[in-house]
Amino acid sequence: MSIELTALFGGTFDPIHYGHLLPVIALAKEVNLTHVSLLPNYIPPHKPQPVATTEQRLDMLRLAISDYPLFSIDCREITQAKSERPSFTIETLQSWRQEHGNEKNLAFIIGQDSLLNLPSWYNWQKLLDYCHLLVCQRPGYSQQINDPQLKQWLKAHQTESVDDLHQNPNGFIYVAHTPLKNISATEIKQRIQHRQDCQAFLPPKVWQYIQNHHLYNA
Ligand SMILES: Nc1ncnc2c1ncn2[C@@H]1O[C@H](COP(=O)(O)OP(=O)(O)OP(=O)(O)O)[C@@H](O)[C@H]1O
Ligand SMILES: O=C(O)c1ccc[n+]([C@@H]2O[C@H](COP(=O)([O-])O)[C@@H](O)[C@H]2O)c1
Repeated sequence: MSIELTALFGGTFDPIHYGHLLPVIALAKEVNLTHVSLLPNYIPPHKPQPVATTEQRLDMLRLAISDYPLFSIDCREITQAKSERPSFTIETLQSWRQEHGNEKNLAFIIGQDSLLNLPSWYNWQKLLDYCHLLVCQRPGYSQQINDPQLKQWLKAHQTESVDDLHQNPNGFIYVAHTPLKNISATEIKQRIQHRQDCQAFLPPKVWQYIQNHHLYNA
């Protein structure tokens, strides 16, 4: 029996860009996702505080998805933020399971750079107790895994079967064949500071918002 697979795509989204949107749209086709919830964090666990305010990042998400019905926004990391504690994914997944139960199929989407960094995440080996992981390719990040623990973990849980994702609530890692988009939020911010055009990297409404609000010194 195949039941619906819910997907969360966590990020700092400072700002959201086509490197987030286009690979995930392709991923949705590849693994048959009807819906993806963007999950903006409040305090990124492994990054400096975002430059844009939480409200500005949310505004940009709303504008970005206005032309893409695949996406919605899940604000739980913002609304459930406990003072200055980072948004740890495992805690978010626990909160999602408390709300939706253990039977529903849940996937968490990450890029290849996040996969390579996973051993530094809080309680990372427990993530698959709550969700599947769907990994999008990202240029500049090796597909070869060198960390022995991560390598072993991948070997134990990786699947190439889309059915595994739809027939189980959690527990599998699927590395997708998504298109490579050489775009990062860091590069966009640097380009803006150097007064370089960024139109090709962002939805037009997001680019307009950045300019109207002089964000990132635009
Ligand atoms: N170009 C891209 N291709 C594939 N995945 C991406 C890409 N950009 C971001 N991601 C993934 O999206 C998620 C959220 O990324 P994030 O919001 O931190 O953007 P970023 O561009 O990576 O930011 P920064 O430049 O600050 O690292 C992460 O899992 C990341 O791996
Ligand atoms: O739980 C953790 O320890 C953890 C460490 C680093 C990143 N994350 C989450 O991974 C997602 C992508 O992170 P980032 O830093 O690339 O925006 C986002 O939802 C983060 O909250 C989570």
